[in-house]
Amino acid sequence: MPELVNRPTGSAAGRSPMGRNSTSARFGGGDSPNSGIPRRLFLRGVAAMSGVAAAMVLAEPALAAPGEARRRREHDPTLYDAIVVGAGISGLAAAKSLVAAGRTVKVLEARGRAGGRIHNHPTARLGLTTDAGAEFIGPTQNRVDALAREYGVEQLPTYDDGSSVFWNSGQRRLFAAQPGLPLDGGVIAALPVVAEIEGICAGFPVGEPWRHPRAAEWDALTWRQWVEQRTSVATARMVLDLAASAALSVKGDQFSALYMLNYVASSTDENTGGPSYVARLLGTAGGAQERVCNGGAALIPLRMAEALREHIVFDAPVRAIDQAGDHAVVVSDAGTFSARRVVVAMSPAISHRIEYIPALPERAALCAGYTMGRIGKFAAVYERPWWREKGLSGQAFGNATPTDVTFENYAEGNHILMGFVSADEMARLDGAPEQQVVDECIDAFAGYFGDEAREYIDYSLFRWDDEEWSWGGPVATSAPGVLTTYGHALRDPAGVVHWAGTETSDYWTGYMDGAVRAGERAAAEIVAVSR
Ligand SMILES: Cc1cc2nc3c(=O)[nH]c(=O)nc-3n(C[C@H](O)[C@H](O)[C@H](O)COP(=O)(O)OP(=O)(O)OC[C@H]3O[C@@H](n4cnc5c(N)ncnc54)[C@H](O)[C@@H]3O)c2cc1C
Repeated sequence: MPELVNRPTGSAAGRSPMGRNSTSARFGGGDSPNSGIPRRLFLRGVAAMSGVAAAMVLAEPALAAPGEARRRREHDPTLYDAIVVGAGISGLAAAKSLVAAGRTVKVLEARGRAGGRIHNHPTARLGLTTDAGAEFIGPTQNRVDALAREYGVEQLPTYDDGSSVFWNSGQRRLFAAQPGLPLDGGVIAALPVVAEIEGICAGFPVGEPWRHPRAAEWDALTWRQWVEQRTSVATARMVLDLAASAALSVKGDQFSALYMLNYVASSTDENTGGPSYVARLLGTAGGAQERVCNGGAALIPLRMAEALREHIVFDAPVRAIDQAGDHAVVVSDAGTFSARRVVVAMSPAISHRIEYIPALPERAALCAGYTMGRIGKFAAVYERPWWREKGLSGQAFGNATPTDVTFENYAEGNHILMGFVSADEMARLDGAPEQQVVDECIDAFAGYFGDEAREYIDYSLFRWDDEEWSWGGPVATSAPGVLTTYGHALRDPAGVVHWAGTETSDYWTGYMDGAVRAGERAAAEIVAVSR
């Protein structure tokens, strides 16, 4: 498992993208041996060698494999039309559009794989494919749907028959998976609030929440405070908190109400609108969880990356972007590249681990106000779908721990229950022994569906918080006050640097579809200024 060196809760030193002070001292004086690169960037390129700390940088030359140090100092002399930083589905969508528009493109990806938060992860024993990250696609998610079709990725309906489980503080209630709402008294008390949200979403300035007439009022509140102003019923509050945290993997007291209202309003496309934003966001049939991909959603970015393979450099974490005159010099561990335009295609919560020269104070302030959700996915494999035999859908939600939302999953014809480990529970279990997490998740499944859950034959566990190049998931949320103060810096280009990543999307922000839209929008910005 990768070492967790850069979690937002870590020390300031731990979050530094490179130990440049010590490195500058080490290499101070004398000329850069690579005459093609400005000296300050050469220093940063060397600093980028380890990517963790100056002390390690100093030790690096002795540790490097033969040829490795030389490779890392490489300077690609080409002036590209665009460099895309990040080969998640957003960066890939940007690169695809730019290549299609005839632009020269390089994609620099930190990991040794494409897909970012979309990842096929094998089960522990049998090596079955499971979706460790994004998996569901639903109506109005037209851009990712189009890519799935283009790359021949079959979509299958999420199993949605029988009864689902609503868990409220130890009490288990069954309700019909369709339409999917437990009509418990407390839940009914939440419906007027849901109706108010629906009203707000109609006509909402999607993607630009700071333009809403009540933006200042709502951005001053957390989601939980906003809900508490509207209902005093404990179950209604719990359900509305859970609705948010199930989608975002952050508790309702940790993000702005304005952020959440924009997130709900964005769960559509340009042509569809409301009503039913909330149902579309949270629902299975007719909602964002409607379909899964045969073979895993990661087939989409993997096939995109295969088509773009000559353009992608893997194991190339970008450490610095220097806007020198009318172009940018991008320093990565795999070398230094130059381009007329750059697309940074990742969450704002991690995009400011890159050093920008000159500094971008507004964008830095925006990014400091964004935090990744904390999330993991657990999947248990069974010999037969025993929950179906009991008339259960395999879906559960409520306030049980550690998995608060479950679904039946599909993988190569096997029978799988999948549970999200979210927010504070994931934080508690980030560093726990794997078997402890497995046992706790199985206990939760047994509570939801029955003791047959204990007879699993295989499992998969993936903890996104421990991923150095994600810092969590599924999406970054903004704290109160951030969007109304710095929201414009989310998408406004900074010189020749453009911003993509799902968090910068208008529609379906936080989803694969939003990521594709954001990448295509950033590419269109570049094409528009470089005809
Ligand atoms: C557990 C989980 C479940 C989810 N479920 C769904 C779902 O069912 N449906 C859905 O639509 N969405 C879902 N999502 C959200 C979805 O995965 C994201 O919205 C989408 O994948 C974001 O894509 P992106 O390209 O914007 O960002 P990312 O996928 O994060 O891509 C960013 C890329 O940049 C790279 N990178 C980071 N830093 C650097 C650097 N310094 N230099 C170079 N490269 C760098 C990363 O390695 C990564 O490849 C889920 C996410 C998670 C984690």
